[in-house]
Amino acid sequence: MSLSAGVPGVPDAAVKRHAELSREIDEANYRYYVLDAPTLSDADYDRMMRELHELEERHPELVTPDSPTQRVGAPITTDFATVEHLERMQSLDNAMNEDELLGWADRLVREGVADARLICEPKIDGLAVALLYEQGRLVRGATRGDGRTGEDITNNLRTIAVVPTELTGEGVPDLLEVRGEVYLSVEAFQRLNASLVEGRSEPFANPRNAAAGSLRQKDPRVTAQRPLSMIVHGFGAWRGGARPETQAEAYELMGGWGLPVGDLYRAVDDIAAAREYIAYYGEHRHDPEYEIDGVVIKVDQLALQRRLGSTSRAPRWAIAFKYPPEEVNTRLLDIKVGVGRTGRITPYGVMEPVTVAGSTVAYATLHNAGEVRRKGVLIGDTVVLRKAGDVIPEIVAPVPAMRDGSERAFEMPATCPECGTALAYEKEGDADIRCPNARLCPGQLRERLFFVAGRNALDIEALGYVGATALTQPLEPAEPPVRNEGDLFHLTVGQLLPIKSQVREMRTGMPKIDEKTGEPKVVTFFANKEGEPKKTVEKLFEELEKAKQQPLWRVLVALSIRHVGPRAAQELARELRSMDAIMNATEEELAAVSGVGPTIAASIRSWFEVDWHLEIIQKWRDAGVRMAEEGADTGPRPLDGVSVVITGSLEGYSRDSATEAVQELGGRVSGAVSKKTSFLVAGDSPGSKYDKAVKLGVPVLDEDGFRILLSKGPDAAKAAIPVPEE
Ligand SMILES: NC(=O)c1ccc[n+]([C@@H]2O[C@H](COP(=O)([O-])OP(=O)(O)OC[C@H]3O[C@@H](n4cnc5c(N)ncnc54)[C@H](O)[C@@H]3O)[C@@H](O)[C@H]2O)c1
Ligand SMILES: [Zn+2]
Repeated sequence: MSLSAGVPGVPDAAVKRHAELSREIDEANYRYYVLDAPTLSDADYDRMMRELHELEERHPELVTPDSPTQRVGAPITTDFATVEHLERMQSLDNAMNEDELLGWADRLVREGVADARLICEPKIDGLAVALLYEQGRLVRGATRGDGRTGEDITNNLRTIAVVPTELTGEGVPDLLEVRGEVYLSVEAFQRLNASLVEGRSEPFANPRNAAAGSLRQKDPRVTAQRPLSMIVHGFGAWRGGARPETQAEAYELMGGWGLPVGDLYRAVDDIAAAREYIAYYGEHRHDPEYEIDGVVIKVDQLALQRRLGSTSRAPRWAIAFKYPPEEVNTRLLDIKVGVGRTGRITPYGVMEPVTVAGSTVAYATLHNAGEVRRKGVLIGDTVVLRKAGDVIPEIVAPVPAMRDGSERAFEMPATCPECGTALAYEKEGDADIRCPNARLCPGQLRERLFFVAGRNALDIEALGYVGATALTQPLEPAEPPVRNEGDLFHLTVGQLLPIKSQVREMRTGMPKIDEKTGEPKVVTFFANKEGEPKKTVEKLFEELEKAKQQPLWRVLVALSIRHVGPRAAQELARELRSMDAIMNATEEELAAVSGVGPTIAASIRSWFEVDWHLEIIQKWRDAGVRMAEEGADTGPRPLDGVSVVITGSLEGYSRDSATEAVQELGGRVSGAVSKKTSFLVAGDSPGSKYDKAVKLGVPVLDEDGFRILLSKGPDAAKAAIPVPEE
């Protein structure tokens, strides 16, 4: 073979690496396009492809027509009949960053196309198909295949609800080759995987592969059960009928004939506007129901598209801007469990550390034992790990093809990882198993204390996860200064200074490892090297003083009563007005509070029956923590019976402070506009709530009107609403 003979002018090492990469990419293509079961992540695949491109740039002699860089998809080797596309289906060139995008725009100009308008579209991560319509009737549907020849999947495509079997309306062409992306929504993907695992079939790695696997079923009845959808993003042969001049016009025409055209595309004037579109979807990547892995920018004018033409692989008139990958493959080394503030035991994956979306991930959540089962992951599996935005890293699916038989199933431990108490279900049929040792379990206490300081509760900025760990489970001294939440407001500087503590990983409670020593990380959190208090100490005491003045509802939330979140706490504080009233209320009285209901009422009642819970209340009361609404029972309640919805951003108020201001005057703040809403307070850029209020005739106040409502009451506020001029 030519390999052993070498390639003249190219170093042997480069020839060898080129052959190796080509082989691996071919293999990956086969697994991805034919089996719908990749073993590589897209990120790893793209990296190999990049390396191959770079090799070929340095040594153009290596470029042959069968190099993976010159081809589309994979050769067809399936059970489906093959069909020839009328016009080639291509791939897209990628831009991985702004420079590459601008490089593409410059090339357009160099090719003599200076007046291009651009059309921007989400890059849907599904699979490309072609639908052939003759005289408006769907006669054939095919996969992209290698671009020239695809698989005949007409009957499968017919099962997709949004695919019309007949085009109707004015100007339907005699012949039309429609191209689009078939996809499965993220939600449908998760449901499908869970049902596959239950039926002992292998789950799919991601929605794209699930869509491809579902569509390429030999039996269309299986396809019909999968909620596939499709969005049109192009066309091939187009004979007769109406003639569009731009891509956007083509979409409008096709949409008019009943084809599923997306509604997120935008035609823009220049590359600067296209960059804004890219930035927008970078921030809103998860708004659409389908996965997107980038944005496609196309020259809008069809005449210019024709002038630019294409390479063997991709059109020159389009470019795919790719967002950074959110998924990588790594090994699941172990599954451990952590304990939450209400004793709930949560399994999490210990991963071989990988970098994804800019950070190193070593742990991933698995929510509960049911989730581990539904996902079908085994300890030792190679798994698809996903880190999207600020969301906690998550295990999506195993890669079953990588198993070697040494993997084992997760078993829920019998005892609490932090205190050794036997775990138990609270009631039969519960999804979550718990550590019942609420009082003394150091893990639960740490999590509760961290929660007390959190934004939804008393908002004590100086007390984070490390501080909560230090106060509840120090290495030294033996006795922790905080044995339960009651101690928090009775701390002394003398107690804090000697504390040495481990640093733990938030959400799992796992000790963090010092990268230099390989040992668990230990800190003196409150004292400096000389043993004097750090700045944190002063700050902590200042903030504890402030925390005592927080409104009653925040105090209620801070107690970690199960099911009592900010909403329920606000309603309780508004209606019952003091801790004593809540403590003394019967279950029926509690359940009668709006937004409270029987489950929460029962939970509150049983919380107040526990001795050490009452001690917490007593200790907080002694320390001066607020135990009643301001002006409870005495002050006037000018907003009694007034319900307010707040939308948009106000200049002088945060959402919380606006809510509190209304509640302190006896008013009620709710989330949705209804006929019963007294006022909508609309700040800058209000959304659909504004439209709804106008429709229902609910009076709308601007920020000035809101101030009048607070200072002079509802009648004055209504009177101050400007009357629109006739
Ligand atoms: N993990 C693996 O082992 C493996 C193997 C092979 C391929 N891949 C993945 O597939 C990619 C290559 O696939 P490709 O050749 O289909 O290229 P591509 O997915 O990068 O881009 C081309 C495709 O984008 C699709 N598309 C989505 N929205 C579109 C829109 N609005 N307009 C036009 N087209 C749109 C079309 O189907 C088109 O064929 C790789 O970058 C990699 O991410 C992964
Ligand atoms: Zn425990």
